[in-house]
Amino acid sequence: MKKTILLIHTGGTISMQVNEELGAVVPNDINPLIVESKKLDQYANIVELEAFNLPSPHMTPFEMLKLKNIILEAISKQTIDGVVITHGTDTLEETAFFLDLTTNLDIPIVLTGAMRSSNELGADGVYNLVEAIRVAISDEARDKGVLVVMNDEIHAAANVTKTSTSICLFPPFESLSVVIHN
Ligand SMILES: NC(=O)C[C@H](N)C(=O)O
Repeated sequence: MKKTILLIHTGGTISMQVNEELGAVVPNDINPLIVESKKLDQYANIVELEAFNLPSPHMTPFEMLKLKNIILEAISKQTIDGVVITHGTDTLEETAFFLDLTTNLDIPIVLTGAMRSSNELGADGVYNLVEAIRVAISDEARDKGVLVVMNDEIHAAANVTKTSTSICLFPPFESLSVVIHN
């Protein structure tokens, strides 16, 4: 039976597009991830909501607490087998660590992001999102605390830090595991 995943968007490059006129990566009226999320139906029943559309340096403890409350409220109302949160990478580790410390759930909570926005060559957002969903539906991801999934790697929130603005690698800590492709 298909699992049900709560998918929460918060903003960041993964939810943005390059605006040629401005020469900048900016949010649009419609989050490009929401347009793409039909692709996720093959993996899970998706309950999708947009909590914010913020560049992640604008995430404060206020938004983090709100995110936690959104998760707790959703799981009190319906069966949710896992949670995936899309987030800007600059402060993804802070939100992941906050949720790790303040939620005590056995279902997977997985954060993901992107280094290239949705209309850039080599955009990695949808790829990372699919991987995050695949991890969130996995029984092996239960009871592991909050996880960060990007670039085929699965990291524990407690041990992850962004060390590069170009490719977003998460050394020096080894990843917990990797996502395998069939
Ligand atoms: N790759 C990213 O998402 C970086 C972006 N500045 C953010 O954190 O919102």
